[in-house]
Amino acid sequence: EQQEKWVPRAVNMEIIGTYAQTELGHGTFLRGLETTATYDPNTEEFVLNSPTLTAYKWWPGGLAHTANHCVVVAQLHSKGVNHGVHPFIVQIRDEDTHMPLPGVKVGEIGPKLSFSTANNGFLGFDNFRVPRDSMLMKNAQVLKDGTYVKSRLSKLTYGTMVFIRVMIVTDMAYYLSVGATIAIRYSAVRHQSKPKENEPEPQILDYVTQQHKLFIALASSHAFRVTGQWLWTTFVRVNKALTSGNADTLPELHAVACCLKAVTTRDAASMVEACRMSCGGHGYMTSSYLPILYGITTAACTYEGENTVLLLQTARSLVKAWQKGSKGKPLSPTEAYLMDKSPVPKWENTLDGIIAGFRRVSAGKVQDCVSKIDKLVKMGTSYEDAWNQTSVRLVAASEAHSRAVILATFRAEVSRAAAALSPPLARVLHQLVHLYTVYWALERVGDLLLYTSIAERDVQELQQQYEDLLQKIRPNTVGLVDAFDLRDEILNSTLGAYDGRVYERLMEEALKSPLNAEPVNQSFHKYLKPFMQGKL
Ligand SMILES: CCCCCCCC(=O)SCCNC(=O)CCNC(=O)[C@H](O)C(C)(C)COP(=O)(O)OP(=O)(O)OC[C@H]1O[C@@H](n2cnc3c(N)ncnc32)[C@H](O)[C@@H]1OP(=O)(O)O
Ligand SMILES: Cc1cc2nc3c(=O)[nH]c(=O)nc-3n(C[C@H](O)[C@H](O)[C@H](O)COP(=O)(O)OP(=O)(O)OC[C@H]3O[C@@H](n4cnc5c(N)ncnc54)[C@H](O)[C@@H]3O)c2cc1C
Repeated sequence: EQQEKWVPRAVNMEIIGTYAQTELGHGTFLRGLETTATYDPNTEEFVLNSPTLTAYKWWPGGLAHTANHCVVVAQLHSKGVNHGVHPFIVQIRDEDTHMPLPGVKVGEIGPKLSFSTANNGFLGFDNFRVPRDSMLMKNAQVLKDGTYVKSRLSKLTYGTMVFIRVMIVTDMAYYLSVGATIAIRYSAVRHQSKPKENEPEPQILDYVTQQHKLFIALASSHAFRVTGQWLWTTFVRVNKALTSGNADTLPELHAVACCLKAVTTRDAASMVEACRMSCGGHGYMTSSYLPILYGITTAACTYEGENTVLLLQTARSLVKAWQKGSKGKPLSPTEAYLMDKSPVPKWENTLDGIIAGFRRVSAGKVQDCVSKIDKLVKMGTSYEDAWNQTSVRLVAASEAHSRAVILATFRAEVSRAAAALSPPLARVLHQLVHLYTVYWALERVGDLLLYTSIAERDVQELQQQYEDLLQKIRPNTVGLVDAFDLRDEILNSTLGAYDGRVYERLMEEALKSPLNAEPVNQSFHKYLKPFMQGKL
């Protein structure tokens, strides 16, 4: 009924909404949110209130001037009992005048690192009354007399966040395709230095260091697209089960969505930054779009669950799985490898060998965390303090788990799809899978040395494999980014346009600057000249 009331209006843009959960004082710890929604059975309304400054909603995108409604997450009070955080759909502005409604204080939070077009806002309530059916009652309800009906699963309140985290993995694949396209096309156009005196300056794309900076971004875009598709299919399956009341697979989805969101956003931000730096000074131009793209990707490390916090959520699941598995209980498919108690096999420099190696690293790290926590607790430390003292290792275990999931998914999905592809295309995609896998083996060689039987000669061989792959991929690099088929209007970049007219575009953009409107800027007469004449 509520969906019938609100969904059509949202779909045809009669109402423009945002998700107002984060407050000035709390973004991570949701149970600490301060906005209250107190039920008044006499009028069958909820009274929304922001009791403190830190209770003000802060950050929601579009809240400052665009949204006229929002989903507000507030502590629900009824009959004197606080039932915890629940979502409410609330009109905050008049639908004709767009004026904030009485009792609503709303505004813009100010300049940010990027997303300058999203008017992120603040929102405070001063005993603002909304009808009872503002409470989104799919999971929990409040009856007319104020009786609270518990949700069959309290965690469903957090469902929106799982959905967005699942989508973010695919978002990162897209952002990396943009960054790789801009930087690789520019690297094909840019000629610089003279390693061979009697030859023209080479394309910077022929420097192996440039390939090392850029090809992993290209491979990661495909890895995250494929992993994002797998995660979405998992989400749809779990959601279908939830609709029929079965929540058994929700914890696994939550755990894998947390670590994949954290790892893909961190990788995307650092790889987009590498794309920017690989374009030298021109990569620092706003007109290249790379600084804006960095601002967008680095924000994703914070929003929808700060990365460390999410990695610790997955670590919580891995530790629980280890304890469950140790009692012989079955584990979820993504965590089942934790119980592989077989002896560490002879290292193999193959994709399967590396993937198995990352699983060993993750299992070994989880086991180390459990041992450290157990040891601290036995010495009288509280579990919470033992957890905190082990948390650096717990984050590392989560990352290793996430990498094992991405490596295995990327390899399996490309192998499955390859059968339907032309041999040359299949070969190039396999090269990207191979590059991605060997790149991360070399990045985490310390962990592999600790938890697997990899030897020095294996590492030397992997390094050579990696460099051979850079050489093999080089001839197809521009074709691979062209295959993303990103229009110039979408790339919005002087460096990444399809026609490669980089220098003309840089100059065209520069001349659009208002500072080039006249040969002598007014600042000369107002400040420089008086200063030079000692009059300032
Ligand atoms: C293009 C730009 C788009 C930008 C969009 C950005 C929009 C936003 O940022 S919206 C705001 C996003 N905010 C967040 O993500 C907040 C993150 N914080 C949280 O999710 C929670 O506070 C959290 C999980 C860290 C801790 O919550 P808390 O209630 O203390 O949970 P915790 O005690 O750790 O766990 C309780 C149980 O709930 C489970 N759980 C927690 N979250 C979830 C979830 N989302 N789904 C399912 N289960 C969950 C835990 O696994 C745990 O289960 P168990 O007890 O069986 O182990
Ligand atoms: C661009 C952008 C858009 C956003 N859009 C929205 C939106 O539309 N709607 C909305 O509701 N919110 C939005 N947010 C807010 C966002 O969800 C929060 O900023 C995010 O959840 C992090 O919470 P916080 O800012 O309180 O950081 P904090 O949680 O205060 O984090 C600060 C530091 O504390 C650490 N920390 C916190 N808790 C723990 C812990 N338990 N263990 C270890 N370390 C911990 C974190 O790791 C971090 O290093 C947006 C944010 C940004 C940047």
